[in-house]
Amino acid sequence: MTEPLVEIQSVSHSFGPHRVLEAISLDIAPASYTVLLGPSGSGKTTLLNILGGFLTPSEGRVLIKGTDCTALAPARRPTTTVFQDYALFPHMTVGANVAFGLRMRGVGRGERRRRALETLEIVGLDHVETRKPHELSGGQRQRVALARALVVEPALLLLDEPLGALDLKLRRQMQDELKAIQKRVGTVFVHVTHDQEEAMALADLCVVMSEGHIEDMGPPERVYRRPRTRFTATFMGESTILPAAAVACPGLDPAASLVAIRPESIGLGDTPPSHVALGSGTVTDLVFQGGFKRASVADPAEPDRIYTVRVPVTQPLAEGDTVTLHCSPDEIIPLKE
Ligand SMILES: Nc1ncnc2c1ncn2[C@@H]1O[C@H](COP(=O)(O)OP(=O)(O)OP(=O)(O)O)[C@@H](O)[C@H]1O
Repeated sequence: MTEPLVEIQSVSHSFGPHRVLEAISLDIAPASYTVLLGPSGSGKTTLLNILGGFLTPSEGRVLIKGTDCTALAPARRPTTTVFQDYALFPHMTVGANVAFGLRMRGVGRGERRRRALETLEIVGLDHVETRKPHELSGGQRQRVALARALVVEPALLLLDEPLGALDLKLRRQMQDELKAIQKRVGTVFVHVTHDQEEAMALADLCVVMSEGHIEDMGPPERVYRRPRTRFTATFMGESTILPAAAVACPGLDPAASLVAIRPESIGLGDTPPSHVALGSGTVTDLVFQGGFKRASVADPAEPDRIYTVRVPVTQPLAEGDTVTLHCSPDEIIPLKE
């Protein structure tokens, strides 16, 4: 395996008596896009601040390119950060904002301008070099903030909810751009979000955090299709959670106490021979979601058991209908509690 660019070794952090990170260990490969995904308060920003040097962890070490950076100040480590509010200087032009970090590093005027323009070109904004931040749209400001962080050629670019201030459509568009820019420059990006769709769209490595620890990590497709814990199965997408004993699934890991089934894995109607029958129930809720409908099906024999099912819009179905449910055994995911 190639040497990791970043090694987070048993990092824990407390604010006073509150332990907010617990023994986080994580390797980040060169040229990769890592997303830290988790609900509010799970410790994502704290971990990002430790990577950026804004916080020194209570325990553990952070190595970047093999060098122990744990106690190094932000300006002394090969990292830059893009904050959610962009933190652009309002009185400076776009060009001056982008060149700022180079000026701080003593780079000469001509070289500064050349590199700032080159980086603005990467983010598609070389035509607004002379504008002030207030003359830009939200998406453009976000890209200027990105250019400002990239211009100093950091080994590691840290992004804290960088798309949080944008509307949904622009957010999705900027995700595509961020991914393309990261591929083009090859810098390691570490991006914090609580938006699971954003994580799936961007990440090479998706790190799911909960209450200060890593619940699960891996390529997003693996984490989505084979979540290891109940938390991940319900936080990253939706799942129906059932006791393992409730499904007669051949070959299921006997150590699993629970199973998860994704909404798109559940079929309605007669059980095909290769599938596992899941029982029957009443449609209690049906929500149109554009390309599909989302049905909730309650099992009258088990009042706590609600199946969430993704149904094609063309399938005739109404609230109050009784349906039988089935699933391929391959789509039944064994979970640790
Ligand atoms: N400076 C601080 N002093 C005390 N407690 C803090 C401080 N910063 C964060 N915390 C606490 O640490 C925990 C983790 O916070 P953190 O901001 O890392 O979570 P997060 O996952 O990034 O959440 P969000 O998505 O809301 O930003 C929370 O309980 C938070 O209240």
